[in-house]
Amino acid sequence: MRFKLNSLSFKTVSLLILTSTIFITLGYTIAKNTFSKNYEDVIHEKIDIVLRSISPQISLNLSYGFNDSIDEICKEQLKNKNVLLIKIESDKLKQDSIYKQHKKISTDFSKFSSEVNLIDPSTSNIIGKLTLLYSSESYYIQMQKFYQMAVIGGFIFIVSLVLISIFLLKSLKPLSKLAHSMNEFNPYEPKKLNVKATSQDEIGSIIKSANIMVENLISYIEHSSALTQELSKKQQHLNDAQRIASVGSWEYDVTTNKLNLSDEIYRILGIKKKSNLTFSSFLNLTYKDDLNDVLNTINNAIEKGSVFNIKYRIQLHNNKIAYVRTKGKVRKKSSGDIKLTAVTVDITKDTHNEQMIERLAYYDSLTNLPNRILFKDRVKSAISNAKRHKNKIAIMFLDLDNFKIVNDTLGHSVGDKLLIHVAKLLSSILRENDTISRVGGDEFTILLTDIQSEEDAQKIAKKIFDSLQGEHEIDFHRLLISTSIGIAIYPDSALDIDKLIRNADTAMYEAKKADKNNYKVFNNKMYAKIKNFVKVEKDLRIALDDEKAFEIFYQPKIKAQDGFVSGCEALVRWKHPKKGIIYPDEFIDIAEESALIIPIGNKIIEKTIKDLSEFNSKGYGTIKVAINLSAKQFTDNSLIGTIQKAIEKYDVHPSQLEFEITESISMQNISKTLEVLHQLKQTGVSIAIDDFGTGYSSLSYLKQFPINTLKIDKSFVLDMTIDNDDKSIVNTIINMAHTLNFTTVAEGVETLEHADILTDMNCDELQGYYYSKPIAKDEFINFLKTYNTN
Ligand SMILES: Nc1nc2c(ncn2[C@@H]2O[C@@H]3COP(=O)(O)O[C@H]4[C@@H](O)[C@H](n5cnc6c(=O)[nH]c(N)nc65)O[C@@H]4COP(=O)(O)O[C@H]3[C@H]2O)c(=O)[nH]1
Repeated sequence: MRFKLNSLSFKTVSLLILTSTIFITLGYTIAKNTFSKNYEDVIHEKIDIVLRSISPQISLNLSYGFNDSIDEICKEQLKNKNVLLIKIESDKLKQDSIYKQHKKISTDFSKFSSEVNLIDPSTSNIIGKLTLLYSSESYYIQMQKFYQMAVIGGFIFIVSLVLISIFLLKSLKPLSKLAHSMNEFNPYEPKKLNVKATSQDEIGSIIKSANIMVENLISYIEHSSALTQELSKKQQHLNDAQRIASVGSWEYDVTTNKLNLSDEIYRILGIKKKSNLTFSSFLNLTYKDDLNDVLNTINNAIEKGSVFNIKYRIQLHNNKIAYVRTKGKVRKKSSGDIKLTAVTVDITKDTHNEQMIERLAYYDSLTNLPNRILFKDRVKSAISNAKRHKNKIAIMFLDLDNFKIVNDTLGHSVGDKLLIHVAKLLSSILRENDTISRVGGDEFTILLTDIQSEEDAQKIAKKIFDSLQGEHEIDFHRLLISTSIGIAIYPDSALDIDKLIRNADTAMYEAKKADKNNYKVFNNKMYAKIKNFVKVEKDLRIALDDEKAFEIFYQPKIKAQDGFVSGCEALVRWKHPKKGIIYPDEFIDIAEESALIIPIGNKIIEKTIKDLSEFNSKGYGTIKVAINLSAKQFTDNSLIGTIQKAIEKYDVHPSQLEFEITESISMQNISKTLEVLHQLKQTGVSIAIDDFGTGYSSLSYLKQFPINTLKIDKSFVLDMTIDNDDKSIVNTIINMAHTLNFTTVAEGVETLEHADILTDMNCDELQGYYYSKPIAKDEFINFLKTYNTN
């Protein structure tokens, strides 16, 4: 058995030996001293008895001088072999009398001696001194016996001590085994103790209890390890769920300044998992512009003990920004402890999607400028600001002049780049507070906030013109850009958003009409125009239900070579119930803008073809009637069907019909124009380009168009006699038309001179007041009758 200095066995045995030794030594010393003292007392008593018995006799004999009697007494005493010596000293003796045993007295045994004074019985005077030396042999014999007993006792004690120690060691051995076994106990691999109780005593009970305790501990460990496993599974699930949902959780103890973060939080924050992240360093990861908001929200919640919910940005290490939403709760205990529990959700993807949706919803994808919705929103807040500060704002409406031509001739890609270029130019001119928006193909609106007067807006308009001046290189094309700008001022022009924008739009139209590359500020005249627009539109809608509201007038066309009527142009007249006859210039544009031109145009087509069948029935089957088509009608997919139906219904020959489209319609959307023209052509009708010379026709496209006739605009014809340029333009048009195999019709022939010049120029047909104004159907039939006869 190995002893350890701090083992219980060692301590117990050592204590036992120590205490036993102390007790035994103490007992021995006390017993020895007591025994020795007692025996010494016995001997002294014996000596006293002897002295007391002989001293009176010796005193008496001495006083009388009976020395012999003294001898006798002393010798008698020496018979007791323990009386070793008797000595009498007295002045009455010549010398001291000493009586001693014959044998030599060992000094070892001369331990005890005693003396008494000899007193004269009659005088009571001390007459001498009697000394007795008594043998200590018996004392030593007794003491030897005592030592023997002590040795035997000591031996018995040591044997008992050894036996007790063995017993103790044996009894304590299971305890040390138990201790060893318990030391070996590993909670991660719990095993039962390898110690059994071999006795029924307290140690046995301890071992039993320890075994029970360890068994309980094992089942507790097994239970808690099952719980731990379950917990770690749940933790794993929670981590997985947090990762999938991009939700991290955290808890902050304000009192102890301890912060606990879930794994997902580290991922969201883009930092490595480290335990020493403090709450302030956690908050400092917030994007600097959002930090104050976050701190205010959290401090506010801590103060009130309330919930908090805030969306903010995190500055990631890779210079990217993450968007998060943190929802949390502050718990304040009565003890004063404050805890924040919160979840932080990574909403970066959602935010980017929202931003993208917002971009799509509020921004023009081509130019990245705000779209109409956002623009209106900005105007709305600008109006309320202006109202508060009694300021003015200006709305500008910009339309690029001839953008369609660029788009159609150079392609959409160049058109798109031109729009982007213009957007950038405009953005560079305007202040940050101003908003530019693209609201349509080539239409831009601008909001100028905080202006003092109309002049401020005009200055900006001039700046825009300046910036657009000169050539702009787009995709290796050198383009000239011009724009028309309409300006509406709040509160002068209108008080609400839609009216303001509409007024700016109206002013822009006025600018375009007046002279391109020009601006106009909305004024009351324009307002009157709008009022008129609304009124006319309203009346047109009513007129649509009245079969007689629209009447077709016909203006004859004369063949220049032989003077015969070749046909006529159908020109609509609106018979207003109150205003009487209204001319097309007063309502066609309005009908076009309000899309009423489609039902009105269909009525005109139907009525004209019906009239044509009447002309035919009256014997004028050789004439050709030209019908005007507006831009909106050209986009109507049912147009061809309507024409065909009318042709069939009134049984006219399609070759008797010609459709006039203006140059600007034909150039608006070349591919659509081509498609409709071909469809029209297939029905058997012919096609004329009206008002030729006023628009921007591309000759290369004209060549592709299936057209038959070019109608020279009356402005050239009318000025032909006073302006040689116009004359040569007319001449050029006629020659070019003939080169392209088109016939030519000159409009605005008001005089014989016009007719002669045009005839000389080989113009094919002539139309104008010189021959006839547009006249009603019956009048026209009459004209046909009389003109040809004359
Ligand atoms: N100063 C002058 N004017 C002359 C002379 N000869 C004819 N005019 C006028 O010139 C216009 C010719 O028609 P337009 O160029 O097609 O121009 C037409 C045409 O673009 C449009 N329009 C007329 N009727 C219709 C229609 O039924 N449908 C469509 N879509 N547009 C129509 O309205 C425009 C104006 O028509 P109107 O007022 O009828 O005016 C007619 C006619 O009255 C002349 O010698 N001197």
